[in-house]
Amino acid sequence: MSLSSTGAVPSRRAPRQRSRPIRACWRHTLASESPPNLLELDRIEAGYGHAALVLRGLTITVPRSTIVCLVGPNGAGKSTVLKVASGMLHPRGGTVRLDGHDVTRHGPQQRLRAGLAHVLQGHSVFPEMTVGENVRLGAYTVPDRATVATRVQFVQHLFPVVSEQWDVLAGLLSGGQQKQVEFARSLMIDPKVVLLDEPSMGLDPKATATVFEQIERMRDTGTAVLLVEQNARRALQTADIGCVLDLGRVHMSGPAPELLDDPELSQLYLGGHVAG
Ligand SMILES: Nc1ncnc2c1ncn2[C@@H]1O[C@H](COP(=O)(O)OP(=O)(O)OP(=O)(O)O)[C@@H](O)[C@H]1O
Repeated sequence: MSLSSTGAVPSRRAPRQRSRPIRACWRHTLASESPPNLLELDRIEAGYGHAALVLRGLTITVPRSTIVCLVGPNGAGKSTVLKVASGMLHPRGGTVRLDGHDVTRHGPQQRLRAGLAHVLQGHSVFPEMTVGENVRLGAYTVPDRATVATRVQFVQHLFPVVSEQWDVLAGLLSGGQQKQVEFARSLMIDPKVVLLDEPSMGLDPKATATVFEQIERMRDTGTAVLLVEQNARRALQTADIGCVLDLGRVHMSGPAPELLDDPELSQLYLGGHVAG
């Protein structure tokens, strides 16, 4: 598949080596009934207050079981895309669709209930609460105790550190471990889409590697992941599809391995070293 400069993400991704699929029983209906693109941002125009537009007709789609990574220079609008997707910032034009439904005018709470989780930049665990209490907080909108118990088992299986440290105060965990607690908490609503804003920020290389492995595991459960990451080269090594943003538009998109191998893109956006 070749790179696209149209702004639309190609619907199929290049084959990638994946870990063994991890499926939870409640996800079977999701996989069979949902449209292929779980998140669609269609010709989005957005900005802050009365200032000039930051996003200028941006189109991005995130299929099921796919990691889409946004890269680009500082100020290109990457975090703004996540804010529009999560409902924190309402666009001035364009449409946001979640699992085929128009949610453009819905706020963050409505989108959360509809299956969109947003893991924010930095650390958002409650340090004085245990890992288990933090994770269970993610299910506060889920009334059925049996469902919560099933999801707890699922995230404990997916993130071993969460299981091992269940009764430990979250504030005592390392940065990388806390990030995995945040991932586990986000999965407690059984999201269709997870937005990840700079998940490796402040982590050492080993913790970063673990966090990216866990993002792949989330993807392998069927979740659509939209990722913003400063560490563009590392993120593209994990992602299925890359989108290069510049001046509020998708400058180029395509299978992440092809973006990594493109000498011009590498020079402009990835620090000049072509992956070898
Ligand atoms: N809350 C805000 N109020 C006003 N302007 C903002 C706000 N947040 C971001 N901007 C502006 O929007 C533009 C895009 O910012 P954004 O944070 O989306 O870019 P980015 O690509 O994520 O950048 P970086 O890689 O530096 O995080 C910038 O010009 C920024 O100054």
